[in-house]
Amino acid sequence: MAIIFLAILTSIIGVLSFYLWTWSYWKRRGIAGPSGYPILGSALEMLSSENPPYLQLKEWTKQYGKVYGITEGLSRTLVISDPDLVQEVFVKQYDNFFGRKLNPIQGDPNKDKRVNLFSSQGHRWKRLRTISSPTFSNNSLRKLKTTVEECAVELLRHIEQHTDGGQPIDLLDFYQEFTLDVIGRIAMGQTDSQMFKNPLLPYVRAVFGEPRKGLFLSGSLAPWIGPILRMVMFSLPNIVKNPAVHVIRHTSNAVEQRVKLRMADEKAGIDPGEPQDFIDLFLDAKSDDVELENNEDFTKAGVKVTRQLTTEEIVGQCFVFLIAGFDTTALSLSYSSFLLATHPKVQKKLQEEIDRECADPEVTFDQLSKLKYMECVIKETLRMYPLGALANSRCCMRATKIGNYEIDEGTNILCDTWTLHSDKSIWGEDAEEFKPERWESGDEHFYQKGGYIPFGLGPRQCIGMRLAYMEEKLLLSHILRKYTLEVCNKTQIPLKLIGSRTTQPESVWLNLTPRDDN
Ligand code: HEM
Repeated sequence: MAIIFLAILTSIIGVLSFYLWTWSYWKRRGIAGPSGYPILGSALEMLSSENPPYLQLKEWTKQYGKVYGITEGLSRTLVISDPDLVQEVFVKQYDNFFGRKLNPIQGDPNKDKRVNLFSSQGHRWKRLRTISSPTFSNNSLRKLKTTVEECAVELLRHIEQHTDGGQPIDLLDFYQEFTLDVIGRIAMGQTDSQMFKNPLLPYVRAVFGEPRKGLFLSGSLAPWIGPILRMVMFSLPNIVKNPAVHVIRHTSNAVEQRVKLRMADEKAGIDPGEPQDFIDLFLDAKSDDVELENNEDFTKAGVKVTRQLTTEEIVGQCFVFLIAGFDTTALSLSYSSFLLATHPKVQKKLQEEIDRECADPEVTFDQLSKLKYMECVIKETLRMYPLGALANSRCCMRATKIGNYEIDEGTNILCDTWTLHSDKSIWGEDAEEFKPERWESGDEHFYQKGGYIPFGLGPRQCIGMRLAYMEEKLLLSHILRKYTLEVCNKTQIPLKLIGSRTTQPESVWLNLTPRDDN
């Protein structure tokens, strides 16, 4: 009996020591940082929606400087906001940092059958990126423009209805309806508009809402149970409810239906036509289109590299495009609208540009590239509100050194993008001000490389960046031709920011006053 008791006690002490050893990792290395709670480290702070983690990182940077360490359970992360180090990790030493900071609950990037572009790494990432890239090429976007514009016109119809009689509206809600409609139609085979009646909307919203703390904490504290929890969530969706699982199942149904439809057409001898959406594009992606480099740096033992996408992988890609495309672009539009309403002179200058360049009812693809000031407004908005900051992370895949810091394999690097984007040594004394003009000279070298990263940097930079720009330019030009955005008594000034994965304004209530000069 005493021996059993002793064995249990020794095991408990062993496990506790292991956790405490990890918790003290940065202290032992002489790197400052918030220690948080024993064992948990800063895991709770990084999961708070009310006190968003990116703002917390900014506070810690003020306290500990441009390089500091945090732990979250067994995960250890170096937080950086020095442009040279950012450049080093994201570009120069990409071969040593080709993974992302992931919670095990998000799946194993080397084994998960449904691995997506965002969480994959090494050869798997390279293959997915190569297959997905043509989807976002100029040619492809030119074709998608018509659908995006149809969605913009449809949203205008709803705006007109809801603002009738001078009612203010929460533009965040409207932009979410817009971006979900766009991505549903270009990625998922949705044939007509689902605005204000889309049953998927509450689920995709919930993916970015209050984080499931228990789930993420379990992943940080006991990485090995991540795959088990995922299996339970997917096998018992009605008992263990999770919005992401619901969205994945929805995506899976859409892909399976398309596969069946195409097989039925093949049997009937019908030739495949133009790809309808991303599902078709991925189903059509053939091995010959994909050139794989035999790059040892990306090789992971035990990873089988097949060249054609499996149905599971197509589900993974469509899911990530749906999720990433929905939230980020709606937020960026919301912040731009808020900044325009609070800076009437900027708005007026933008309206003049739109009136000049886009006089006809339809805005053409080529006209979009003439909206130079609009580009400055969007860039400046994303400087002030880098809403996707937490995606700017990497995982060290091979021990190395960045600057004066030795980095162990398995250590995560996370950019404090909010600090970087308001650093006076990069942007000047007016860093806190909204000044689209700072981008007007076209000479963007006034900021250091690695100093502006709303879409990340290097080979893993956001693949949807140009689609996002196109959506925003099209919608804003349609809205601002017709309306002037004005603050109302419901507008939060300053905006209250929430969210744990992306930075969201709680609401963006504005008046849309019809322009009498048009
Ligand atoms: C304003 C809108 C957007 C912002 C601010 C944004 C931001 C970001 C950021 C910061 C990253 C990380 C980049 C890195 O690690 O270097 C990223 C990656 C990614 N984004 Fe976006 N994004 C936006 C729109 C979109 C859209 C519209 C899509 C797709 C439809 C998309 C899909 C992705 C994907 C798949 C990745 C992972 C890329 C990879 O690892 O290869 N994003 N995004």
